[in-house]
Amino acid sequence: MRSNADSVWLVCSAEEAKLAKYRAQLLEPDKKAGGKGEGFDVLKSGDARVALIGFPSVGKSTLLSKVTKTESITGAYEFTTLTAIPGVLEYEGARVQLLDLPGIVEGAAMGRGRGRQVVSVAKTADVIVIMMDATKSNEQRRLLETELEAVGIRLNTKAPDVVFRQKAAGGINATVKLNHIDEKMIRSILQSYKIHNCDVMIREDIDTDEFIDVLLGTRKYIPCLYVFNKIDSVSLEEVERLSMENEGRNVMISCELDLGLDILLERIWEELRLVKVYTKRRGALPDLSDPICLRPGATIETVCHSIHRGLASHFKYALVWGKSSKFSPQPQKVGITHAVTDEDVVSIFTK
Ligand SMILES: Nc1nc2c(ncn2[C@@H]2O[C@H](COP(=O)(O)OP(=O)(O)OP(=O)(O)O)[C@@H](O)[C@H]2O)c(=O)[nH]1
Ligand SMILES: [K+]
Ligand SMILES: [Mg+2]
Repeated sequence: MRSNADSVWLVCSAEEAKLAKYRAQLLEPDKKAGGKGEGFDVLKSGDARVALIGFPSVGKSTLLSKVTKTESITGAYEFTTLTAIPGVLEYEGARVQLLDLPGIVEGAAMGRGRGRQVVSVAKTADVIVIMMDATKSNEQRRLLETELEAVGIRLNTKAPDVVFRQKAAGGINATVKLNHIDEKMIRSILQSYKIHNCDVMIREDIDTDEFIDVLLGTRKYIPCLYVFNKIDSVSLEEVERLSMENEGRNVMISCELDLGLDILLERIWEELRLVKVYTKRRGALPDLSDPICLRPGATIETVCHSIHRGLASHFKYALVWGKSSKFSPQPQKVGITHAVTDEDVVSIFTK
């Protein structure tokens, strides 16, 4: 019979072995763990998702532990974090999921280690925070961007203004004014994807590649902030120099000294561009304590869905007060496709 001491030792070593294996997977290609490009299994929750992407040990877990109630283990060694750790940022009545992720290394998107899983999770984010170590070279940024681009993420660019409407019949109708691609080309691309009936409206001067991107829907256009941590360890001149670069997208912080964290949260909030809407019942004052937080582009229909599932099917009309009312400060009577803006007050009327 095995002694107690022995089994304790066995348990520890099995645990250690598992951790060592995970660590190795972060660096080595592994078909099972990272090859297929599946993300980590973390349910989306809250009003939006922000993903922390960076090389090992730049301070991602330290940041999560500082700004949310979740404790993510930190350490002076690489690959302390082995999976996705969600925390919640509470900001102006919104609840935003902040995801701490394992560090990635060059070649991550090609399946090097679990990097592929990490960048796949980034693809589901509403805002990406690329985190860097201010004491290291700025080369970090380009490498990280390359990894994200390799899985189809386009940082800080808007999706081209193209509208497709597939139909049962009627052929291809294209409304385009382009320099880099003509109507004939558009027809032949659509036909090569076996689309024979569709209306296309292109309101921007795009090229062939961009057209295919939109057609396949494979690209994700995600805003990104570049956060330099550990500014306690670099000179003031260096901090100033970095903060001037990159059109206001560089944010300088020190998790250790609690520097710049408020500014970072404010900048994340700006990039999320969440639309806060208050609901109001007939004859009552609007409920200002409990806003509905919606993604950019929200309409009255989105408001209905977030109140309850069946509401849209009983919708008759809505009244809106606020910037989206063309009679502001008076309310406007609107239909279900009306786009709402931040701070609108909405009353829904049903059949
Ligand atoms: N000087 C300094 N050190 C910091 C700061 N923030 C974090 N660190 C240290 O950096 C090391 C790495 O921090 P982590 O939070 O574990 O880094 P990580 O990016 O989560 O690392 P992985 O999970 O391994 O990818 C730890 O030793 C932290 O104490 C900071 O603002 N200044
Ligand atoms: K670490
Ligand atoms: Mg970590």
